[in-house]
Amino acid sequence: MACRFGFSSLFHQVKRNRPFLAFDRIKRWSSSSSSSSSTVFRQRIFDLEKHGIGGLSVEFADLFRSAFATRLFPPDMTDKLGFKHVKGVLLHGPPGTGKTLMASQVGKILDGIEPKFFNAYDLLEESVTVIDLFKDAELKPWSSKKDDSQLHVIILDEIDALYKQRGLTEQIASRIKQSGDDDSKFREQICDGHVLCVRFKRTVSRQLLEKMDAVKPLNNILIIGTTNRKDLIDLELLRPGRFDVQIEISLPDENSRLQILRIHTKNLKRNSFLGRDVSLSELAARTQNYSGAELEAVVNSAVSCALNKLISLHDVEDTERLQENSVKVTRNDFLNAIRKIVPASVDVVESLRPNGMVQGSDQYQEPLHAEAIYPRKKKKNFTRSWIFLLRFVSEKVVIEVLQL
Ligand SMILES: Nc1ncnc2c1ncn2[C@@H]1O[C@H](COP(=O)(O)OP(=O)(O)OP(=O)(O)O)[C@@H](O)[C@H]1O
Repeated sequence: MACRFGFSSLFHQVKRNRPFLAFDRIKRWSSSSSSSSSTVFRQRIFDLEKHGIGGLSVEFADLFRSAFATRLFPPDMTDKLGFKHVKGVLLHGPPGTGKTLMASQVGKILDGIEPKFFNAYDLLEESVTVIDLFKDAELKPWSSKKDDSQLHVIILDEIDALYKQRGLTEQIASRIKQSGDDDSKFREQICDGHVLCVRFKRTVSRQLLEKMDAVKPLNNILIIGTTNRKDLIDLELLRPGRFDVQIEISLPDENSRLQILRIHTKNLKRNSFLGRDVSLSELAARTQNYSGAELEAVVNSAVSCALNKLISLHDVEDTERLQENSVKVTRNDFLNAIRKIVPASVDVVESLRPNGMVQGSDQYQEPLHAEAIYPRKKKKNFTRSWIFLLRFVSEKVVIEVLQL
């Protein structure tokens, strides 16, 4: 049955190395008339790299499998089954790994209405309201068409701004209030303002959850939230029926980095600005722990290096005489850029180091590395084997005695 809808082939074809998604049969299955049979995906083969997305084919496949596969089944069948489609997907992972990029490209894959894009701060700053988010999906004729209406995808970037765990901000406010007594009136005012903001935020986030719960009969809404702080998000948001599908977008592996570098050097290559000595595979190997955004920054920085060289060669006033074809971004420019741009993940580890959280100060390093861990483990095993041997021998002795 699954083959009929083409999703089994989607699961098998998607490998991290492949920069495309393939949908075998893209028509929504119809049990009655052909009129309700509509396509879900725009193309049979969707080339992610062509759309500027590197190394996220597995995550995309996950997203489509969990959020869209069930929408290929006829609505009356899902109705009979009492099946509820996924209403919320949370994309989470380190900053700059392409969560927003991925969410914004969903519309290009789907054959439907362009997704609406919002930032959670838009809601907090009151430039949009929760009602605005759902307005289109609730408008006729969609609401009257129920399951046959096209899917409305709402993207809510930085959703953690709305759903940070409740206690956190209030605890901070009360702690500020209690600390010290100078300027206490001013401090109190700040804290009260802060608490008011928190209350407003809670009202907005409640409204959104209520809307999500209320859209049940429409079944034509999917909210994609993105965050790089899933650890701070209130569990009520992740409850089943809300954002119950969570997809992690992690740092790219070597192959994904190669795809991302190819994407961001495409123009350089097309216009012959890329030096012959540049090997993207080598750069991909050298950029472990770099996010997609950081790889883009490396390319930018390499270009800026190449341009700076030209400016220093010519008179600054004489830039008009610069020939376009004299611009070459070389391997050295890329290596300089890699040296300059330190990946944030490494930066975080480095920032912890002086506080002793990673390596510890000198006096603790020695026992931690050499003595403390390994021999203790060894001793434990040694003791354990003695206990085991003694137990074995004593059991043998008891058996022998009993047999006597
Ligand atoms: N996988 C990728 N393929 C190609 N480009 C990427 C990729 N990931 C990131 N980039 C580049 O980095 C830019 C920033 O990425 P994006 O905003 O999607 O990251 P994010 O994960 O949403 O970050 P944050 O959590 O900080 O919002 C993108 O516009 C794109 O140019």
